[in-house]
Amino acid sequence: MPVKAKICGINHPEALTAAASGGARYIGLVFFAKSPRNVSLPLAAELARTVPTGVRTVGLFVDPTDAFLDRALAQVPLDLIQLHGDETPERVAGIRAAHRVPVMKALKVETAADLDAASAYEPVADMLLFDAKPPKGSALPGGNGVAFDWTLLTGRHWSKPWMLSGGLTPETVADAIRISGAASVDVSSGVEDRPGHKDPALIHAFLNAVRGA
Ligand SMILES: O=C(O)c1ccccc1NCC(=O)[C@H](O)[C@H](O)COP(=O)(O)O
Repeated sequence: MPVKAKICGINHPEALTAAASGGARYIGLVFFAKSPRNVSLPLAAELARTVPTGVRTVGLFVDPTDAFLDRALAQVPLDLIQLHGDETPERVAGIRAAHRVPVMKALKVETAADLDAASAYEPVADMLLFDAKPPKGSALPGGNGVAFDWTLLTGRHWSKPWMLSGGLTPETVADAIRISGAASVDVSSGVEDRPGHKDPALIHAFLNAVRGA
């Protein structure tokens, strides 16, 4: 089974074209004002309209209110809601029920105990995403280009599909897949030529590396 890839933080049409033509299965739109990858709802709607069939559009939110989710979903056709804040299992279940869109919960990993804690989300989320803990003082809960110890995932099983993310690059992704056993991977800063700006050539290099893994 080919490994699936998500390119997160798409904010211009050339990046979207590179992701889709290179074989990404998911593209991520970041709705978080402090992020250099943040997109307005009108820009997100414009980008989402051009996402080809077969590529799923993921909306990334950090502790969103229901009102903001309502506004986003009314304007942008999202296939998946990614929750990247401190949402509890109860809140994840509530969002999924209220908005009727599948939910992927991002979990911040540094130690095996963080993975143990992730099991509370298995019954309520449709997918899990394992990302590194942000460095102390970071303004961003994700997209920091930091990796965690992939061996923590070796041999672990989850009842829901999961993605590996955190500090992946075209150079490291094949090892990350081999060590962690990931069937899906997610990248943001590893395919950028400057903070918040995706480089089409790096997107292609990453997707080629995933395909070769
Ligand atoms: O990317 C952001 O700016 C961001 C902001 C706030 C919350 C999450 C964010 N990104 C989440 C992602 O899904 C990233 O792809 C993931 O953290 C990996 O990022 P990177 O280590 O830069 O590849």
